[in-house]
Formats: sequence, C-alpha cells, structure tokens
Amino acid sequence: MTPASPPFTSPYSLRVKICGTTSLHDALLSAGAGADAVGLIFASISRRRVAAEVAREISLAVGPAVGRVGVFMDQGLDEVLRTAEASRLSAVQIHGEVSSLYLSTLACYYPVLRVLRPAELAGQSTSPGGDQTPTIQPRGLADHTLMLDAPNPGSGQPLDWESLRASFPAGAWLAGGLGPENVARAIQVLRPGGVDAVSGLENSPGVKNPGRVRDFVREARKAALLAFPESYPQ
Ligand SMILES: O=C(O)c1ccccc1NCC(=O)[C@H](O)[C@H](O)COP(=O)(O)O
Repeated sequence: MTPASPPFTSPYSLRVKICGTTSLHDALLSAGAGADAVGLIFASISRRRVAAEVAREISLAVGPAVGRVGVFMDQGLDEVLRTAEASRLSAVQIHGEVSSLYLSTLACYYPVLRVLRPAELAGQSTSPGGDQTPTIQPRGLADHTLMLDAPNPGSGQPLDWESLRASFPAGAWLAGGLGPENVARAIQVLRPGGVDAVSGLENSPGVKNPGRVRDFVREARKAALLAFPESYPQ
C-alpha cells in the first residue's frame, strides 16, 4: 500500500490546528473560527482525553472540510487504528518512541503528524558524517509530516524559535506554548507548515476560551499572509 495523501487541503500554506477538543461545542467553535483541524487527544496521560464516541460525534458534525487529528502517545498500532476508525479521524498525531515501521504502516492508512522534540530533531536531520547540513526529505516523498513540540506536550512551554531557525525542516509544523500573542512571531521566524496550540487557548484543561481561539486563528492567518505571500491572491 502507498502512504495516504497529505493531511489537509486548505488553500493556505499554513495549517492551523486547535488541539485538545473535548466537546462538540468547542469543535464547532474552532471550525467557525476558521481552523483547518481540531485535535482529539487519546493519550492516557492527558487531562484533555476524549472518548471515541464523542470524537465520532465531533467528526461527523464538523464535516470533511475540517481535519480531525487523533493524538496518541505510546499506544500500539492496533489501538491507534481501531480508535481512528471508530472516531472517524482524518489524520493521526504520534508522540513517544515508535519505530519507523510503525510510522510507515500507519501512513498506509492515515496521514501522520510525527511529533519530535528539538533534541530529537538534531539526530534526524543531520547527515551521517556528523556535519550540520540538514538532510530534509522532499515533502511529497515523506510518509509523515514532522511537528516540533516541547518535551511535555500540552504544557504551554514555548520552544526557542531562534535557535531552531537553521535546522527547522521545511514544511514541519510547530507547537509548544503558542497563543494569540506569540504565534505571529513564531511564523515569521520559522515559516512552519502548520501551527498547533492547546493550553494557551483554554479556560481550563479541555475547555476552550472562545476569544482566544478566534484571536489565535486570526493572528496566524495574518502572519501567514506576510510569511507566504505567494499563496494568497493579489
Ligand atoms: O495536551 C495534552 O494534554 C497532550 C497530552 C499528551 C500528548 C499530547 C498532548 N497534546 C498534544 C498537542 O498537540 C498540543 O497541542 C501541543 O503539545 C502543544 O501544547 P501547548 O504547549 O499547551 O500549546
């Protein structure tokens, strides 16, 4: 089987994902704010965990234009695939230690966002000779899309964007401590393929702050206009 095609079909060069969605109300809020995708967390350690039945209701309600990304950490292939099917997910996001076979098998079924910490990126993107030349896979050939995130996902801790500038892989997504106040700067520095946030957009874990969700999408779109002018009609 060949890997599933890229996650989303937004006309913009920047995807915006609102993670940690636990209710239909908040899913519709994010969709209405113009997000490309909602994140539905199935990782057992999360305070934002959602049941597959609720996730399925959300998936059916937001419709095909909004991505439904299932978030998994240290979970077996069988569990991921069964949950994805039951919840009508359109993509999966994988945290934790997994093999390349795990990722390529999953990619036969769903577009995959593979989450790495900055320290892991160094190992991935440097050439075998040890020099710091990034060996970036062309986007169309990769079986997953990278996402850079802080060591503790969902903790609101921003990455040091400046120090990542030289090694940030083309098309990778960015997470970690993003919110309406800083997303524009992050986009300007790293030109990521997507941005993702959770704790900066909440009133409490798993409950969105509507104003902050709307402001985040708006600020990200405005920044994308400047960072990717070629993607927008003149
Ligand atoms: O958010 C969680 O509770 C979580 C727990 C375990 C694995 C992943 C989790 N979240 C995944 C995300 O994609 C978050 O949006 C990302 O880590 C950014 O979080 P934040 O820094 O709070 O914006």
